[in-house]
Amino acid sequence: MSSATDQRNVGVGLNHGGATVKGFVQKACSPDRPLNDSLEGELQAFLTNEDQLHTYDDLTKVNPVTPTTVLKCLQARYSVKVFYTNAGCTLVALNPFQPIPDLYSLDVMKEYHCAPQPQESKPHIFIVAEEAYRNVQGQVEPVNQSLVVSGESGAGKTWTSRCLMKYYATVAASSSVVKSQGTVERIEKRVLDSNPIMEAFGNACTLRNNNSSRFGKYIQLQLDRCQMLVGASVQTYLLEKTRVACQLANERNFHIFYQMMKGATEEQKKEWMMPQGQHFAWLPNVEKTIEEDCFQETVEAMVHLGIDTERQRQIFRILAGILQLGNVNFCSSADESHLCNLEEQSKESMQRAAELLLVPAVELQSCLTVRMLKAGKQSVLKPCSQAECSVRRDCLAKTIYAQLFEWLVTFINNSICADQSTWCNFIGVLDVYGFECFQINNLEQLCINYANEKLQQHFVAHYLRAQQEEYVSEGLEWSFVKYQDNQRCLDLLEGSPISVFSLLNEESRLNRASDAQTFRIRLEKELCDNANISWDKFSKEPHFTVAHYAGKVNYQIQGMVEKNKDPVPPELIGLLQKADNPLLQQIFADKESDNSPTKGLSKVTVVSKFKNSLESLMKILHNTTPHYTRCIKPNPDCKPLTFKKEEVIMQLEACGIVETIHISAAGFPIRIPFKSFIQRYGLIRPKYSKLNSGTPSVDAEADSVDASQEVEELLRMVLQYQTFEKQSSLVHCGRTKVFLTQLMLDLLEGQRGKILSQCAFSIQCCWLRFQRRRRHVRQQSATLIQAAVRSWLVRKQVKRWNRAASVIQSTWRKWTAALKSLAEAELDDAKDMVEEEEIPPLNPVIRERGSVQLSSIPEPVTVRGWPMGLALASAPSITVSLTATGFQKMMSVMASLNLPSRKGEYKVETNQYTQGVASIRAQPKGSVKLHCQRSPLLYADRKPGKKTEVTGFNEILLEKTL
Ligand SMILES: Nc1ncnc2c1ncn2[C@@H]1O[C@H](COP(=O)(O)OP(=O)(O)OP(=O)(O)O)[C@@H](O)[C@H]1O
Repeated sequence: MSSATDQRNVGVGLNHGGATVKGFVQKACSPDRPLNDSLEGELQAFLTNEDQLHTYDDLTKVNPVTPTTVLKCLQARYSVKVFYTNAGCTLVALNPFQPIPDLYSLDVMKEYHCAPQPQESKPHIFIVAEEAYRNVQGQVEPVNQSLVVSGESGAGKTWTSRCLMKYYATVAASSSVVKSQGTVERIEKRVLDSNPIMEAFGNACTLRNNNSSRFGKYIQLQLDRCQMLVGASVQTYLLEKTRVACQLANERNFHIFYQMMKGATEEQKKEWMMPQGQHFAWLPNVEKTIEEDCFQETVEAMVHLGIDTERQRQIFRILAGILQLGNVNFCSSADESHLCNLEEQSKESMQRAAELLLVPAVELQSCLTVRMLKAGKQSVLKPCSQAECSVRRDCLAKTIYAQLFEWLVTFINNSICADQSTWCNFIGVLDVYGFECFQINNLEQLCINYANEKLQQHFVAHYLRAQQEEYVSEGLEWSFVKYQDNQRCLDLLEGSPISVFSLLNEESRLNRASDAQTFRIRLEKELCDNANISWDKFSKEPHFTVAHYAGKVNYQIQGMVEKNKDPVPPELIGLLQKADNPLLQQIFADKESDNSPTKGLSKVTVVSKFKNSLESLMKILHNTTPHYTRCIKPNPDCKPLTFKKEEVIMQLEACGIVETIHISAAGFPIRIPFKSFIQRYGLIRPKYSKLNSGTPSVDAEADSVDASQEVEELLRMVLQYQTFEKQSSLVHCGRTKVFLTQLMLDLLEGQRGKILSQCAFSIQCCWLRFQRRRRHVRQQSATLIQAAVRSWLVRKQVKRWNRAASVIQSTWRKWTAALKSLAEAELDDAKDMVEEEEIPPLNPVIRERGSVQLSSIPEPVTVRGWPMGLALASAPSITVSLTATGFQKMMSVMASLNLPSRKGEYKVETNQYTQGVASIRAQPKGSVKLHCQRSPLLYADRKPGKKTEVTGFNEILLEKTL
């Protein structure tokens, strides 16, 4: 490691544990110390037990903690195919460089998700994921979480980020669906589908990694109140756009170009003017096939995210246009006043590029070969030199690609981002490009390594420095552990007023031709005081060397200032704005050249833009609870299951893993102020929290003492079954805060959860009881109401019936009386008429089913004679041949009398065949008997009525036979 790296060593020494603060003993630690005899002995003793080395799940249990013991343990675990190891607050992930079956399966996810104490399971990236997820539920400030995945290029950061996203997409899967451009998808699927698109457009095959991310990303997974994934957003950092037009030997361009070449159909290739076997200058190593060359997967992901076929066509045409631009070369011009012509074989490529981008070919060529100079309000056109033409061509391609990438990221965000009101917490996953050190390094590597420095600083500041400083201020006995602070390196790069970046920006903003050698001299003069920068005096190439936390890197100065300016000629922007390709129009609609030479000192340089975006990232990280995962690349050749000690030890040292283990072994990563602690865990005690009573004491110190006593009491309750040593290794009370290990936090959360579920159970019981009672009361009331209504209805009905009955009775009585009197009157009249030889009026016969009582008939009626039927029916036996007999006779009697012929209800008797019907009896309730003495009944089918005239009826005798 660089000697220039600042070695913070505040009170180096050992704390062998005896410190007892408020009843809890701080765990003994064994930080770095000179390798004396006893340590050498310990080391030997530890290493002789080789068979056991792979069993160390947590490197804090290794004793002594030295780079060698840590390395040996990791190697032993790697050899038995165990790839994850805890190193205190960080997780070390070794890259197996081959898929391991069942290491990331659904069952494994569920196992970790459902584990009551995931920390007690075997180390895994899913434990980190689950811890963060539970922290969000725990609501201990800061609630939002960040998963920082770091490591060098090819160490497995992107893989790990993908695993984390898959984990959350599984365990936090919600039922929410999103719609866009006519497609409806589950949100988790969309979030996962953003990966293949971004990797296709932002990753490339490099010397160190076949799938190297050429941009940084911070993915924010948005969770709702129920901890369900409802959306996500992606923030990207500095795409390495120079790769579009310039690739190092044995490296490739972005994956998407190769995917198009290899995966498109013949028809598509025809449309994109990419005939089989055509050579593209910007597609080197096309013969190398890697698993990321999967066009179909990218297209499917595009469809799922809502990029329709037409949009895809526009995107691929633009990409094909860029490839054609790469084949455009210029001849040198005769002199400065002449335009550079195209090389003969480039003319077709220029034509094709123009066709694919849908811009006029003449204008495209003129934009690439003629520069517009502004002098005040006047503009002058000046032919470009051959080199300038090439730069402008590259610039056009880079600008288009970078803007297309930006558009894609915005599209993805629109497609997966949830409405602000629907989510309340988030878990962020940070995957930035790893530390890079090539033979030739330029501005891209400077930015990438600067980003890694910033992340390391965050780790140092958050974990190594702040944590130790806090132990001291909180009154814990603590001996500082040495750690490498990269602050001086950061001061060198970004400090104020003078730093590499400030000088670079100054040089870029001054509108003068940049000379690499002059700039090197400037750097040397201004920054010679900083031990992190050096120069090789004998090197011919102007350069500077920076001692990063991960190693020294030589940066070439040539071209750096120009790259920092990143000028885009306004003519190019104007041309793209006029393009007939709707996507190009949209992308460049409101763009103006940021870095036009006219902007002077206000110019936004690459470095200043990148610095600003990293600053905002750091702000997010500071406001979230970080979880670190250190990915380690076990060999430089990406060979499966090959462990190179030298390679690994360099990475372990670079990320300060040994110091981290020391501090973690002795420290308590979770710190919660007393008040928050009591607020959250006070319910564990039956009669809890004076602080919660809401009467703040005037004396803050007394308050703090009270709170600390209360906290201690509470902790004692939770830890009552633990040994004293165990207690002290789990928790510690400071002056204002409680210091906890993750295990203790889980214990507390477990207790809290238990009590909450008891409370929930009680509430549920009460609620159920209340509901039961309410239901019972309601039922009773309903019964009462029903009974009342029914009795009212019955009473009403009975009243109606009574009224009806009395009406019927009185009518009946009236009618029977009328009939009776009529009958009597008829009988009287008949007698009189017999005497006087006159035909009496006919009395109508009553047709009634029940028994009929004919009583007195008040008015006399006229009897006229017999109806024909009756006359025939009652004809003498001598006329039998002419009339009916037996049953027929009876039927005709009944028909004549209009009596219903119902079987069994009436009985008709003819007792005097010579005289006619003798009687008709209703059965069984009663019968009507009609007695005819001398003549058949005339008009016997008539109803009795006041106005009826009855004649011809000699004698009717009606009697009630009940
Ligand atoms: N856990 C794993 N299991 C199997 N293979 C893995 C694992 N992690 C990484 N790899 C392999 O290592 C390769 C490199 O990993 P990855 O792309 O994640 O590296 P990186 O750290 O993101 O690199 P860069 O910084 O260049 O983007 C992957 O393509 C994959 O083949």
